[in-house]
Amino acid sequence: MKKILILHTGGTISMAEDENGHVSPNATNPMNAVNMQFDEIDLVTEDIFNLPSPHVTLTDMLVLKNRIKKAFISENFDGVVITHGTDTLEETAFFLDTTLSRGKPIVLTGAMRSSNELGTDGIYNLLTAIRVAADSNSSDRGVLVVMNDEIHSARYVTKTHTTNVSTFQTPTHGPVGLLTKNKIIYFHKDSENQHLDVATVHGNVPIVKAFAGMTGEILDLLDLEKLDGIVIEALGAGNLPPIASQSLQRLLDAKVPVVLVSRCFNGIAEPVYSYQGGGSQLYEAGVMFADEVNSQKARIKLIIALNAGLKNLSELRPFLEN
Ligand SMILES: NC(=O)C[C@H](N)C(=O)O
Repeated sequence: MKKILILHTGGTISMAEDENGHVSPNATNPMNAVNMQFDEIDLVTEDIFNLPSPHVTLTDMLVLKNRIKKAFISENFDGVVITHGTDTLEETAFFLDTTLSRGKPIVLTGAMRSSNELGTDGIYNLLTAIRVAADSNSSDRGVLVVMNDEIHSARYVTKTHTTNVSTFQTPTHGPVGLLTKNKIIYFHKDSENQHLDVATVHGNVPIVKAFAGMTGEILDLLDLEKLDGIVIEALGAGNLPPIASQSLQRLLDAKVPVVLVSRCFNGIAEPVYSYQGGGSQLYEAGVMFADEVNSQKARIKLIIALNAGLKNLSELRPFLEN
């Protein structure tokens, strides 16, 4: 018998639509009324939060991480399933993947259609997430996201569509596995995300997106006193318009950690171009290239690094660029 803990955090999976088509949280979670029974799985359910995922903070992620640690260390659970709103699901999944070491399965799922909508995907996604969490083959794969019969790694998965039930995708190389009616099939195992546990999640780290003709205005507005780091969504392989790159120098001179990712949906940023604002110039100036993650995950990674006590470029760069 496998013992699986289900942690409900809120999101559309636990919401309902009213007669006007407006979707909002319920006082009681409709997922708890679903009678899910498996011969070989013992389920324990807990409503840890009831939050739309745009309300989820890094502090909530920390609470979740500590709850999962307790479940594995002192409560003998074999796996954990987390239901979560889809808007920030990838951020929570990535936070857990970075702060918890690999081992027993941790699986996140959600829904694109609320509990009383036609074709609701919540119950089915929860069912498949439980199957994945109870499967011994799911261990040591890092945190997984299960939606629409696909299994994705927290490190790479991202929400790609506003409403479609197949919204979660891994742009670089597709899902790590899939579910059929009777089987769970893994195609490959993703490399391990470097792990760093934290007890706090302080820090002001905004994300700034680059665009054609970008000047330094947005960067110049940033108050150095209130800034712990910044993530830049740069152009293409990792480049910035020249004036913006000049303004970035003010932050670098003040030793503000600057992390760069590409605004491209697919691929990774690399220091290639040496023209003004080009990636190799930025790299030389001390910009860190967080490849293989998007901006929202790079931000979480930098906050984790800072809270784990990593300081200056020589300590931060190997972690951020891993
Ligand atoms: N499908 C969803 O769960 C979206 C919802 N706005 C949430 O993230 O809470």
